[in-house]
Amino acid sequence: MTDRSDLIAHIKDLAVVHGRVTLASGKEADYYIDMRRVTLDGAASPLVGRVMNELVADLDFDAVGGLTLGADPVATAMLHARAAAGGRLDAFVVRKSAKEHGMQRRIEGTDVAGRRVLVVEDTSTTGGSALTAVEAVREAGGEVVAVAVVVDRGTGAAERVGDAGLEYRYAVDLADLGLS
Ligand SMILES: O=P(O)(O)OC[C@H]1O[C@H](OP(=O)(O)OP(=O)(O)O)[C@H](O)[C@@H]1O
Ligand SMILES: O=C(O)c1cc(=O)[nH]c(=O)[nH]1
Repeated sequence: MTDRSDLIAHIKDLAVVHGRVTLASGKEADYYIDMRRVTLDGAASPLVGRVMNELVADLDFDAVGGLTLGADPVATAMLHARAAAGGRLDAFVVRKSAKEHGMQRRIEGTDVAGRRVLVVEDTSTTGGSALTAVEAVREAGGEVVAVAVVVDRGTGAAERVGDAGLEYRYAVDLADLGLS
């Protein structure tokens, strides 16, 4: 079994929920992929880190993050996988709105200014959440090299991220999960 096939098995087992749901975009769907059940699972999280690092191994970046909450465990899994392989990757979290006390930051964690950054997501439907993170990173002076997601739902995220001039990659699609 490869890391990717093992990850797909975990997603099918833990995350795919059939039933009518309302998504972040307000759209309706017949299934939900509850990726937090995977990205916060002790066996699956290391797979997420390795599979996602492999997906973007040819890209040059040294910081990774995205819009909280779905992106957070993906970014930290990548950080830990890179460290386990003897490398270094810093992570950041884009808040949905700037914190109103303390340091009043929109982006927590490593400073992205002047750095090459990968924006990640656990799953993308419209790509709106990923693009919100892209905008926040750009406002903070970071250069986004690409958007990478664990599961792509095949519902326009690739096109929308592409229209924003960015490369879009995903590790797993609906066919992999038997949902297409
Ligand atoms: O591509 P999109 O149309 O933006 O949809 C995907 C987003 O929806 C989910 O998060 P959600 O908004 O439910 O919030 P959460 O991460 O805080 O749980 C998921 O983690 C993505 O961030
Ligand atoms: O579009 C979403 O909100 C969404 C879809 C999905 O399958 N999983 C998820 O966490 N969010």
